[in-house]
Formats: sequence, structure tokens, C-alpha cells
Amino acid sequence: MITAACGAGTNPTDFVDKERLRFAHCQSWGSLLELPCSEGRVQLSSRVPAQHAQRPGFNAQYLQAEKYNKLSGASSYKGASAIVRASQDDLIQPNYVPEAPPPNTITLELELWGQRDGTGYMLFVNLLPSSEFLLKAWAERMIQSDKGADSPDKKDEKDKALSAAANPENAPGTSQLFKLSSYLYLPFSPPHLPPHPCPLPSLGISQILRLVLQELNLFYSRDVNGVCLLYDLLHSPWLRALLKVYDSLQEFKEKKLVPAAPHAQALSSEVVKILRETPKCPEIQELRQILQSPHFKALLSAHDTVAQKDFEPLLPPLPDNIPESEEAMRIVCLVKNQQPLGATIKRHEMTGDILVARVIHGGLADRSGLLYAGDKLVEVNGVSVEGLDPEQVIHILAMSRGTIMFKVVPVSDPPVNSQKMMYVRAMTEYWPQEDPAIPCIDAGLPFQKGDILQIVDQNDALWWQARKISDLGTCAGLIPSNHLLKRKQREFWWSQPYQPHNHLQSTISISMEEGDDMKIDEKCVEADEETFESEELSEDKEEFVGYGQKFFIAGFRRSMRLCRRKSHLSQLRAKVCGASGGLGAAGAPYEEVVRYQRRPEDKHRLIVLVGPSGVGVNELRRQLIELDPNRFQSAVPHTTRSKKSYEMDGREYHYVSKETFESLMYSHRMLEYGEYKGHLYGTSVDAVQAVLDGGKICVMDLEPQGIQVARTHELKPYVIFIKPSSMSCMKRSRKNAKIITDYFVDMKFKDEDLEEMEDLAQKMETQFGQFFDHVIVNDNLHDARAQLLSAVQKAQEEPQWVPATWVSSDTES
Ligand SMILES: Nc1ncnc2c1ncn2[C@@H]1O[C@H](COP(=O)(O)OP(=O)(O)OP(=O)(O)O)[C@@H](O)[C@H]1O
Repeated sequence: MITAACGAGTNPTDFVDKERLRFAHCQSWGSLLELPCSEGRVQLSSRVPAQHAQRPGFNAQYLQAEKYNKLSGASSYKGASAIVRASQDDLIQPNYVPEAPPPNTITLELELWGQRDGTGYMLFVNLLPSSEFLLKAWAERMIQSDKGADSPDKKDEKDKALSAAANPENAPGTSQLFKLSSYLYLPFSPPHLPPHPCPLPSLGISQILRLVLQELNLFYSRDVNGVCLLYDLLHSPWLRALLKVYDSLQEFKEKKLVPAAPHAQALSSEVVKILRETPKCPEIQELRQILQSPHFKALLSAHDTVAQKDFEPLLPPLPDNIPESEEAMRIVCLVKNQQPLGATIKRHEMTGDILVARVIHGGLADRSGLLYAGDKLVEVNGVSVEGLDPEQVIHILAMSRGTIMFKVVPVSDPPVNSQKMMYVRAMTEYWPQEDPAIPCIDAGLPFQKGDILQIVDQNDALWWQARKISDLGTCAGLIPSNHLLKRKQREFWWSQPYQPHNHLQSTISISMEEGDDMKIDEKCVEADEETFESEELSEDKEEFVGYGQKFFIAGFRRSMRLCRRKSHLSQLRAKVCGASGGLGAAGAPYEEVVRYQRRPEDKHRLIVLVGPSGVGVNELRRQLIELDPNRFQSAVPHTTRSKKSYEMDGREYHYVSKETFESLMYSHRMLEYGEYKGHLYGTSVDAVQAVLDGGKICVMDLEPQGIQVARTHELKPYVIFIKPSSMSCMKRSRKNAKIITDYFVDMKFKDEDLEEMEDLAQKMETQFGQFFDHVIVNDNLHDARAQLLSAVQKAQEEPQWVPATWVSSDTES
């Protein structure tokens, strides 16, 4: 018996190649074990049956393992090579005659390598007894089995074998030799055919398949090369299943199914009625429940619809004599299921024809694939539209219920939307109801600042079609194109000369700040005149003691925030930014965005916190840093004031000259800056970069006017807006909070402070909402901190919409 255990998922198949046998050992007989192997290690064990080992003459047997160092020698096994190793090396020497009886089990180890040709290599290993021994053994076996009843075929074979054994000169030919060997201890019987997994219906193709398999079976036992593969293929369960499906479909097609009852619903109701009158038992109860369940009723309803062929829409019969001129007509029937048609119409200026102006992406008309922009309407529900106004046609459409039939002359070249899908962030808001110019108010898509829109159609220079990414399942809506919206914005601004907050330069911040300055002044006076004098001292106190802070954290320069409000910030900013005011994007109504996912090896995104004064921006920032100072850090600000004895350059501040500071300002390397008591204070891009370069997440607070400066591909800021909660909640939660920290002014929030905060928050949202990536309502401090932590993590680890320029700049660099 030859058994084989193969590595690398190969399956050995006993298989005989007569040609190979002739080629290699035409003078001897033997077995060829053909292994379809991929690269790997194969072990073969040849076990010599005990009865043969004890026979006289067995010693004369020689085992031969044919060693093919280069299988490439045979043309059909190009490129393959093999080493044959035996557990006892000498056993594999050709024509080796062992001195002692061979062990019962001989193990050969084969190592295969080479180019795979897709089917695996064929390796031949011959384990050959001497032909003399084999003949004798076979003859003896034949004689023994003679005692049993033999078929005429077998008898014939035995006779031939016996004569061959008696006279070695008459040795059988190769194929006969193989047959003989298969009767002996090196069997080559074909593998047992697996039983059919399930009886296939004896129909057409399946029957043919069965016949083919039977036929193949015969070939198999005759060992025709290549049959095995075909056998396996035809016997594969998937092919059988496929054919079974095919047969079933054929059968179904021929049957022409007729419903047993076209009114199953009525029948079911009748049955339920009868069941109600029959004595109650659990089975009847259950049946009643099933028949009355909504799903079952729906199923029966669907069944009846199909059985009665009650399909909508019912197309009107085509007129018998269609005039030639109407050849190009298309009749379109749409079923209006409480949803708009998703198409707009217009009148052709020259001809007066009513045309389909646009088909809304994803709407009913678009999904039907039957109406195109440019199609000429001829009739709607049998009513000719010739000479009608578009409004009158719309009225007919609005009054129609269910099926609407259009007769149209198709446009000769239906428009093809070849533009790629684009995503934009709305930098302004749009309300179709307030726009008298929109072609169809109902088709308009309202959006707010910061909404991400998917632009699906830009064919029209004035009106694009878009969807909100939060609502991609719906059909698209009309939005003004970039060009049109810019024009509208310009017109609006010019028509509103007394509303400076709508101006491109966005001077709302300036007016807000001026207002704040006054309030601060009042508070300061109200609190303590002395406070101004002791400001520096208090600042020192804050930076060293940190009022409760466990360790020194740079960048909490309260004085700078206050001084900025009191300083000439607006003038400084105007000087630096020129006429554009640094808000160039305010003029662009849409900003193209892409999905950005920070890779682990990338620098962290800058986290910017924005909020009205006193809302808790610094409190939250401080708490976040204290939570994990190894992960979060502030940027060290710059100042032109002189260093004090207890300070360290680069710890509290970077102490620089006025010239250096101004050069940073004018080269736009300052994210924020202000002047107080003749000194400049600010945070530079480089200070932020230093934190990011150190592998930490830089968390900074910024006046909203600074967001635009920070929005670079370098920093990729993620802006979080800290918003006050409702007045009632604020009054409760800020009972013990201090409006200005103890080093400067220490006083409780008054109602007007809270109102001012709310008002300021609203203004910030209106003016800068498009830049906010996330909004946190700071009611409960603990919750707000948890939200902040989660938002910061999301910003670093999850995909976010960012300006497309940030990502393309990455690719370029
Ligand atoms: N959720 C909250 N509940 C109660 N008190 C809070 C909450 N958030 C902040 N505070 C307190 O409110 C006061 C003002 O907070 P904070 O100093 O952080 O304001 P800010 O937003 O940084 O203001 P500014 O911009 O003027 O510096 C502090 O005393 C702070 O502890």
C-alpha cells in the first residue's frame, strides 16, 4: 500500500502514466505515484505488506526510488526540480538490492521547488519490486483466488499472467504490467467515487450529466490521462447545483404557471371566519394568528396583485394609425407616489415650446431614465400643452394623482453628466424661499454655513444640483453655482451699506471688540482701580502658582487676552492684513473639501478652541492638558516685554525685540497678537509647530478672527466652538464661577455678563460658523471636558472633511 502525506495543501492522487512508465522503466514494472504538488515538502510512506515480506523471494525484491534531480528533463515538466531523500539514503539508489529485508515502512521525503505553472508539479516516484518477484507473487495470488468464481475477463487475464510467469520472455507489455501490478500490493485502483450528495431531478441536463459521469467512470478505470480532472469538474457540487437551478428554471418556463386562486386574500378572510366558529384549540388559534398577521396579509395581497396581473401603470393603447411625424414621440408614464416628479420645465424663448429644463438627480424622473433635459413636452395626461404657460402645465401636474402620462419629443442629444462628484463646505447660508431668482422654489436645497454638500451636477452655469452629506439618500436639490452665489453676495453687500458685519472685511470682530473693551473697562473700574496697578504681579502669580494647577503650564496668559481687547488690535490687524482683512475665503461661497484621515506617522492636527469670553475656553483647555500633559500642550507665546528675574526664555514667553515681533506679524507667522501697556504679545506659527514637532497635540485658544490665519495645510487646525448653554442653565452652573481670574479681577458673573456671552456666541456662530468642525455646549464642566477629549481624539484618529488644498499641498510636498 502506498500512502502519501503532502504538505502545502496538496492532495496526492494515485495515477498512472503509461507513457512515463515506458519511458523510464520499460523493462520493469512498478508504480508511478503522480503527485500534483506545489512547492513544499511531501512525505511518502511505502508500507510493504507483511505477507509479502515473509514470502520466499521477497529478498530478491528491489525497491527503486527514481531520483529526478531535474524534472525539466521531461518536456512536460519544465522548470521543476526535486530532490528525493529517503530515511535510509541507500534505498533510493537506483537498482539497489538491500542485503537485509527492507523495513516494513520506507519513508521518502521529497522537497519540491520551482516555478508553479498553475496546476502544480507532477512528481514521479517509482517503488519497484523486481519484475520476477512481482510476476510470481501475482501468479500465486491468481491461483489462490481461482478457488472463487471468476468472471470470464478475469480468467483471461489470469491465464495470460500465468503464461508470462512461466516464461519471462513472454513478459507482458507495459499496460498489462500495470494491470498486473494493480492486482498486487501496489494498487492503482481509481479513487472511490464519492456518492452523489443528493439525488438530482432526472431532468434534461442533469440526466445528461449523470450519463457523462458514468461514461467517465469507465474511462477512469481505464486510466485515461486527464480524465481525473474532468471527472472532478463535472462532479463538483457547484456545477451540479447550477445545472439543477437551470433545469428548474427551464421547467418553470415550460410550465406557464397559473395561479391556483387569484383571490387569496378573500379566501383567507373566509377561512378566518370559519375558524372563528370552530371549537378552539391551539393549532386553530395559531392558524388564525398567522392568517391575520400583517405580513401574511401583505404577502397575500402581493400574490393577488400578481395573480390578477394588476400592474400599474396601465399604459394607454397605442393609436392604430400613428402619423409619421409622431415617430420620434416617447410616451412616459410615471407613478407619483406623494413625491415630486424631480423635473423642472421652461418655455423656449423662440419657439414657445415647453421643454424639460432639468431633471433632478435621484428624483422620480431621473430614476425612470425616461425624461431628459431638453425633451419637448407635447401632452400631459392627454392634454396638449401647446400654447400653455409653464405655470399652467405645472398646475396640471400638481392636480394629477397616481399615474402621469407625458408625451414628449425626445431631445436629440441627451446631456451627459461627465463631471466628477465634488464635495464642498458651504461658507455662507442659502434659503431658496428667500431667493426670487430660483427657477423652482420646491427644488431648492437650503443650507447653512459649514454644511458639507455633495455637488452632483454642474452642467448649468448658474444652478447646480447638490445633496447634503447628512442626507445622501434623498434626491438632489438646486443650489446657486459658485459664480452665481458670489454675484448674489456682492449684490447683497452693496444693498446693505449700513450692515458692516456683512462686509467682506468682516469687521464684526472689530465692533465686538470695541464693545468688549468698554465693558471690561467698566468692570475693572467697578472691581478695583488698584487692579490695573498690580496686573504684572498678578500675572506672575498666575504663571507660578497657577491657581490650583499642579505644574507650570505655559500659554495661559490671561493678561494678554485682556490687553488684546484694550489694545489697538483692530488697527494692527488692519495694518497687517490690508484691505482683505485676512478673510479671503469669506468671498468664496463654497470651499472644496476632501475626506482626510491623519496617518499615525503624520503630525497631530492643531486643536483650536474658540468661544465668547468667560464661556470656559481656558478652563477646558487647562483641564485637558492637566489630564495628560505628555499628550497635550500649549504653545509658548511671544512678548516684547523684558524678561523678569524668575522667568526663563521659552518657558513663560519667548522674549523678542519689537522688530522681530513685527517681522513675524508682517510675514503672517503670528496666529494672534495684541498690544498692552506698550508691549506686544502673541502666539506664533512656529511655537505651535514646535509642540507638534515634539509629537504632542497643541491645544490653543484663539479669537475667531485668527482662525483663517491658522487654516493652513501645515497646521490642519480642528476648530472647536465652546458655546454657552441656555441662560437658566448658565445662571445655575456659573453661580461660583469668576468672570475674570483672581490675578486680575475676581468677580462673579452677573446676569448681563451671561447675556453678553450668549449674544457674543450667537454673533460668532453667525460670522464664523463655517469654520467650526465641532461645537460643545459648556454646561456641566465634567461633561464638556469629556466631549472635548472625545472630539480631540476623533480629530486625530478619524476621517474629517478638510479643504482640498490642504491635502493636495501634502502630495506636492
Ligand atoms: N461648565 C462650567 N461650569 C461652571 N463654571 C465654569 C464652567 N466652565 C468654566 N467655568 C468657570 O468660568 C470662569 C471663566 O472660565 P474661563 O476662564 O475658562 O473663561 P474663558 O472662556 O477662558 O474666558 P476668556 O476668554 O475671557 O479668558 C472660570 O472661573 C471657570 O472656572
